[in-house]
Amino acid sequence: MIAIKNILLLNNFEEPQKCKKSDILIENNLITKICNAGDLKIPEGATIIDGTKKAIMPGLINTHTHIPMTIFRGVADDLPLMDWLGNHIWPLEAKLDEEIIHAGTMLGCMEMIKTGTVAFNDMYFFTDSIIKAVESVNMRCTLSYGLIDLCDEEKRESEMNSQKDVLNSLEKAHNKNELINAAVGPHAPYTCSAELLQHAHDLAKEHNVPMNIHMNETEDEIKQIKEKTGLRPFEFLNSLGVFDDINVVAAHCVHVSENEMKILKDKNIYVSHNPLSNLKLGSGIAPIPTYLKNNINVTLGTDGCASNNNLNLFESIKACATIHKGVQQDSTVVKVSEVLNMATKNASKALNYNSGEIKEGMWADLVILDLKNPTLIPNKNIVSHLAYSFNGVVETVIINGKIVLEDGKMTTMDEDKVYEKAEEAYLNLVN
Ligand SMILES: C[C@H]1O[C@@H](n2cnc3c(N)ncnc32)[C@H](O)[C@@H]1O
Ligand SMILES: [Zn+2]
Repeated sequence: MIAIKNILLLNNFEEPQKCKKSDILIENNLITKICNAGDLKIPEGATIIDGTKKAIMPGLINTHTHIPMTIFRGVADDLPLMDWLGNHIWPLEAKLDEEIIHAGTMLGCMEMIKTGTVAFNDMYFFTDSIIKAVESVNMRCTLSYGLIDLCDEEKRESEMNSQKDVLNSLEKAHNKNELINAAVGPHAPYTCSAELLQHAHDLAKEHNVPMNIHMNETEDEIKQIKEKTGLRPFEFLNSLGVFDDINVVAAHCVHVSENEMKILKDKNIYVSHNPLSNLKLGSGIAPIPTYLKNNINVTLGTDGCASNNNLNLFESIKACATIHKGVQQDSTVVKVSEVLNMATKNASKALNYNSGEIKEGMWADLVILDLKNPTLIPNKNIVSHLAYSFNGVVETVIINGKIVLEDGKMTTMDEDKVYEKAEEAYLNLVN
């Protein structure tokens, strides 16, 4: 049990003036009581957190990551997507092993938690090793294995087998630990055959899990699909039934035609907007204001650390809240509340979570900020600061009712050991 006393509750991004000092009770993994500051009867045995000069917000949810890629930080800068992937990232990924993956995941989880992220939606390889790390950290995640067959029949067969094993592992892990969730992750239309895409869809439907896929990141890949199929990527996948009756989280969606926009809307597809990765790889800028106007669900992601190069979602929040104003030459588009909802409430919906807001009955996935932080002063318009000024350094993080970061220190890992293992993993990767 955790009782948080006298804390500024940031639970209303639309009407920040209504955010007020409150007491909160957490029992097991849930928020069970929220009341006016001073009104909570503290149960015996509760851990008490004094919230004076502090604020509490829903933990952020990062909807597009390749978490073990923290080890790739800085290895291949300033290249376009296809060159970056084909000539730099994939050759290095051929050298991955369980230890590198574990080390990268631990470092990634630490970075996310220290910058206010409580959950992430990932696509990568060596899923068992990721599960092991995430379980030890006590972080929430949705994990998918990145399916790639490059239209090779033999490879397809082996990918389908791997996928079966990974889903089994994930379902076993979920039964043991509810923080671990499964998804299927066909990498992209340009790396997967139609058969593999359909197979992934059928599995997602059968197992009732989301699909995680890269869509329309660059003009190049769209041209490639158009030449091959006569259709644009969303049109092609829609014709295969890939979006039917499942939750799809489509990363990037930078270049989308009007007809594709209609598919996004009709199929209720969740966009994971990764503004910093799209800028760094020179891919372009997604038409977020148009998505919002069309009531398309937008969420936020960082992408992996080889294309961002960090996992601080507050940076993506600021990028999202500013870039589109510049592009449109209209400072009224993408409002503070809209961008904060992308990183919390919308993401929770995309991943079928019970979080993203601070309400009784919801998961206790919460972040506490020390208001004595230069980027949060004056302490008046904190909700605005979350979008525009906060440096992302948070004080305390609670995930599923458990304190994982306390006064800036991880409670579930030895930080120095994580740094050491990450350095070792880097050397093993590049040498
Ligand atoms: C799961 C697979 O996705 C790759 N990957 C990482 N970042 C991107 C991106 N922006 N676009 C496409 N693929 C990416 C990883 O390097 C891995 O090969
Ligand atoms: Zn990606």
